[in-house]
Amino acid sequence: MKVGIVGWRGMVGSVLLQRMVEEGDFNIGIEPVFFSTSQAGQSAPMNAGILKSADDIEELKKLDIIITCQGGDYTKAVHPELRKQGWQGYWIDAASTLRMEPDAVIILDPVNRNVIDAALAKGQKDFIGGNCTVSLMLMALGGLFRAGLVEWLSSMTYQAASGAGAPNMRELLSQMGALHGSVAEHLKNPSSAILDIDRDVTATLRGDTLPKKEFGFPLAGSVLPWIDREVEDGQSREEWKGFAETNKILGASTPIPVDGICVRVGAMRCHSQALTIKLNKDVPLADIEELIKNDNQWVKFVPNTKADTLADLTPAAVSGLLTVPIGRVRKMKMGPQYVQAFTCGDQLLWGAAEPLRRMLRILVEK
Ligand SMILES: NC(=O)C1=CN([C@@H]2O[C@H](COP(=O)(O)OP(=O)(O)OC[C@H]3O[C@@H](n4cnc5c(N)ncnc54)[C@H](OP(=O)(O)O)[C@@H]3O)[C@@H](O)[C@H]2O)C=CC1
Ligand SMILES: N[C@@H](CC(=O)OP(=O)(O)O)C(=O)O
Repeated sequence: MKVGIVGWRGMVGSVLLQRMVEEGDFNIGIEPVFFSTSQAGQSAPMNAGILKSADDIEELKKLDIIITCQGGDYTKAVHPELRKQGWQGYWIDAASTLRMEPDAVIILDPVNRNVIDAALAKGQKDFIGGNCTVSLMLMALGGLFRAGLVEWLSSMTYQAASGAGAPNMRELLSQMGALHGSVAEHLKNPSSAILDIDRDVTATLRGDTLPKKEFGFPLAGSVLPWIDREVEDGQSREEWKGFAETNKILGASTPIPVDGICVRVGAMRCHSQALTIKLNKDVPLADIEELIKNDNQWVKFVPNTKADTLADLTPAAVSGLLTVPIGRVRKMKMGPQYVQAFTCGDQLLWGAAEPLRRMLRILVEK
């Protein structure tokens, strides 16, 4: 099969390539063809010849599968044109553009392989990776959804800078450096007054010298409780995706309410979420834990102790790993049907690249 790879130079695309190499995805009988919007004619990676232009519809039409991490604008420009010209290949995409299209499937095969298989059987061709927060929540809580136990769910998120892009990750670090720099002299003196340090940090946060071109606001030393644009009902688009995408991924005939506030925090590439779950019946805590633990090979149940939580349930512990830990699981004071949990996962892996490479394998090996 000829597989076109677009967007491989970017942050998500680089993680995708790295994972494809690690898993031997280039050795399953595919012929990779690499594309770029800016570097056509230069050498392609993996000794795969010369980069082709990602805007060249004639070249793209020759492919059996296109896998793209190039972004939503690229999808908007190229996908309809290819389909208009009769291209019948499979389109695998990280961007959100096509997710809610009726003919598109949101892919997260450890959770919705049944939905993917049904779509393949019907001849559907567009397979789109889900929103990172939604995918990570479902990887962690798949067991409860699969058992049909979730009446509703509220997710309060702590989302990393990487979700906003590579320049934002750099800016977060620059902001951290600028804040440190603004009080470096004070910090050298162990007897300097903490309120003086705090005053100078606050002045830097509010002043003009802090780098904030990408985020527009300080993230280091602060949090940003709004991600993406405004939609209806006072929700952000990131929050809107929680309900829309969760239910589409699950193929739910009766939609499960999912709502909450999405917040950007100063983590690098791991999104965390505090979850409140209303079960539709009282289930013993031990059974809940078993359902969560046994759902898929990546979920890792973290016992609800301080030591286990702080060792295993943080961005620092999870960054770069496919494991999706979930912990802090306990019944809440609201009643026996209310369960709390906290989960954390690498948003560039299960949140972006991993579902795409696994979809490629499903298509090639089917
Ligand atoms: N960031 C995230 O967390 C997530 C992103 N996505 C989706 O993936 C898309 C891509 O995101 P992301 O990977 O963060 O985007 P990047 O900005 O890192 O990369 C996108 C493209 O920018 C071009 N580019 C220009 N200059 C450079 C450079 N110096 N280094 C690398 N690439 C460069 C490359 O295309 P070319 O070779 O054509 O010049 C590259 O493919 C997003 O738009 C979104 O739709 C989905 C889930 C999560
Ligand atoms: N919006 C996400 C990242 C992302 O790219 O999401 P989506 O794939 O739904 O556009 C974040 O900021 O963390």
